[in-house]
Amino acid sequence: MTVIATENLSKRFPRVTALDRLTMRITPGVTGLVGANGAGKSTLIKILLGLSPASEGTASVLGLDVSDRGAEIRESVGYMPEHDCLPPDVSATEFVVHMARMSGLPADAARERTADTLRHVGLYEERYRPIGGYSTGMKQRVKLAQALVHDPKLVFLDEPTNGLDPVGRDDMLDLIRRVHTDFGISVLVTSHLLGELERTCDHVVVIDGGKLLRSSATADYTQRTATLAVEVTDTDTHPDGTTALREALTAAGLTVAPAGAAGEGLPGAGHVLLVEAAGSGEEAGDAGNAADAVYDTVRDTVAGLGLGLVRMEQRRHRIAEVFQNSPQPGTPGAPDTPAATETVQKGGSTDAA
Ligand SMILES: Nc1ncnc2c1ncn2[C@@H]1O[C@H](COP(=O)(O)OP(=O)(O)OP(=O)(O)O)[C@@H](O)[C@H]1O
Repeated sequence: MTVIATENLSKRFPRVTALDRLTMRITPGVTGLVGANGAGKSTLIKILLGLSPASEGTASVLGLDVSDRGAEIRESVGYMPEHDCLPPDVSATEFVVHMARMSGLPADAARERTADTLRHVGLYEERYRPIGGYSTGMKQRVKLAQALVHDPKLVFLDEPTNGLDPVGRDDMLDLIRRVHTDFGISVLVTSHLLGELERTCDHVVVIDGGKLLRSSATADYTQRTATLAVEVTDTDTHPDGTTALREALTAAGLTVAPAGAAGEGLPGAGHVLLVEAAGSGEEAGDAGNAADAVYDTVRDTVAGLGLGLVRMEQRRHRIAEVFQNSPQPGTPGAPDTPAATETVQKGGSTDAA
């Protein structure tokens, strides 16, 4: 089943081409739309809502053509805009009830759905306070609640983590995941940070300068690598267990490197060694077989040194690495230009910071 489909979709403004022959297909679930500022994400959402006409090409949302079924699309789709657009003098309850009524819900149902939705986004206690006094995180939740209140089949969330601190961002990403798991609502969420979509989305679409760089399942970006991440404890005999293991594994003929920058995202990366499995293969299966002998050597070496083994696991790629290390040949608009590569790296490095 297709939720969103575009075919050669372009949007040209007098001075800039915001979308350039974008062809993609999105299925139910949580989909991330990632690109640097100005990549064309908000423009795409406005076209998909039927609010802005495309210059050429076609698009459909829930099987409805955006060029002439905009009103029907907006009945079934919720939209959380990027920019702050909330009236400061009314409470979350008043505002969300109003939006529910605008979507056609009768008064009683609007009040009931508002209470449920505000509870779901974690704003129940503060629901009668004026929005003007809310924190950024609370305002983002009000925007999310108004997008959900009419029980849509699909929601477009434009940069919902903007302006949030790391904890607020994690909370928002969890909430977004639950919009799909708890209510079965499909989600299209935009971000300029590649990394944050990795654990939230089933599928990630990357655009740059209005062009499609790649559209794949998250699992395809984060395939297992032919590298084992190994972490050990220190002991009285070996106060620096990591160094002792590194020397012993190197002596045993294995290629070992400290995790360093490549270990970003691994808890305790400073103590993690990356051990290459011989005969690396791109396929997870090949890499798995090749790793078996290395697993045995690592296990025996750790046991021989008397160290405790904290972790031994096959590393997975992070989405940002896919773009930094290996342009996808044959991918439409593959990042073979410096500008394209830089844009996606920018997303990755911002996230790492
Ligand atoms: N109404 C408009 N008139 C002229 N140019 C526009 C208009 N709307 C968007 N653009 C341009 O189109 C390009 C894509 O903008 P868009 O807002 O879609 O990007 P984005 O990926 O959503 O970035 P951001 O997160 O910064 O909003 C930008 O160069 C922008 O300046």
